[in-house]
Amino acid sequence: MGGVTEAGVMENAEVKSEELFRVAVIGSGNWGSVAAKLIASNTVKQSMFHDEVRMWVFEETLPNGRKLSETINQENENVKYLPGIKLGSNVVADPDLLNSVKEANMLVFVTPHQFVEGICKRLVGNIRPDAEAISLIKGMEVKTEGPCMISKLISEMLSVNCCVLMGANIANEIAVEKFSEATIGYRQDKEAAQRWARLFSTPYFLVSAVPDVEGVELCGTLKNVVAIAAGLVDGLDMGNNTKAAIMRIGLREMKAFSKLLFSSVKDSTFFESCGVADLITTCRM
Ligand SMILES: NC(=O)c1ccc[n+]([C@@H]2O[C@H](COP(=O)([O-])OP(=O)(O)OC[C@H]3O[C@@H](n4cnc5c(N)ncnc54)[C@H](O)[C@@H]3O)[C@@H](O)[C@H]2O)c1
Ligand SMILES: O=P(O)(O)OC[C@H](O)CO
Repeated sequence: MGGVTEAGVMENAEVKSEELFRVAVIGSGNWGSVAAKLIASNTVKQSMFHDEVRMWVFEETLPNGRKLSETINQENENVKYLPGIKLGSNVVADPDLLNSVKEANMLVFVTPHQFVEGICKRLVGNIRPDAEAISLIKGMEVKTEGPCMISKLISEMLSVNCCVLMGANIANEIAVEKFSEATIGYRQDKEAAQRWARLFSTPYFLVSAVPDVEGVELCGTLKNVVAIAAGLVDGLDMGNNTKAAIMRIGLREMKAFSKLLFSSVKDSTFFESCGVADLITTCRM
């Protein structure tokens, strides 16, 4: 028998294996590994998801001569990017990009932004037709035609719906299960956003969704510009009042700049975790 959960998503105890949502995490750095851990803790508990979480690893040889992906699978730990944290036995590290996505219909992009275009080029024609994506990536591509958001790049290159997830999310803190919040930005598909929220939410990682992809993504990107100014204030020992002023004025400028780029951006987004909270966290780091 099926039912509708609090998040408004169909729960069905008897879903056939091929109907389950299958997740691939594309990226296995510090945040990618924590994202895989969060997701894996949910896929084992929620019947709508297949337990296994495939995590694509950009293969590296460790100083001891072992391959990173093999070590992750043997020790259930990303010894290079997230040492000391078990990922969950249902996380499978896979150095083959196309193999890691071939069965997945939920693609989580979490690499440094400069690698996304190359990754998407390799994925074209090699993902499931029903795949949807979410980007956890901070930053944007600046092309001769102007700035291009990473979610747009993914969505246009792969013809998929792409949400974003941003917030005051220092990966190492979430890895040890310290409480934090995050914001999902979605375009029209609220049901997809709720599914992503279910995939990521835990008692220590509270996820909410707002219909403002560009606003959420620009918050995650532009806060780093303000953080540079905050760092200068620290370096010059200018004091807390000056730093608070930089953060307040910076937030106002983030909002003005975002609205200049996309008139659809909502004021309220700047009060979500992706906005003021990530700005505070980043300026204090
Ligand atoms: N670390 C955090 O606390 C945090 C929090 C929120 C968001 N983010 C965002 O998440 C994204 C990923 O950051 P991270 O901290 O996980 O990265 P990281 O710096 O820990 O790791 C870098 C990753 O890039 C991979 N890599 C290196 N060369 C590559 C190549 N040529 N092609 C593909 N991959 C390659 C490395 O193997 C590694 O997995 C970034 O956009 C970052 O802004 C990070
Ligand atoms: O440094 P970034 O841009 O990867 O962002 C890190 C998180 O936003 C910290 O909250």
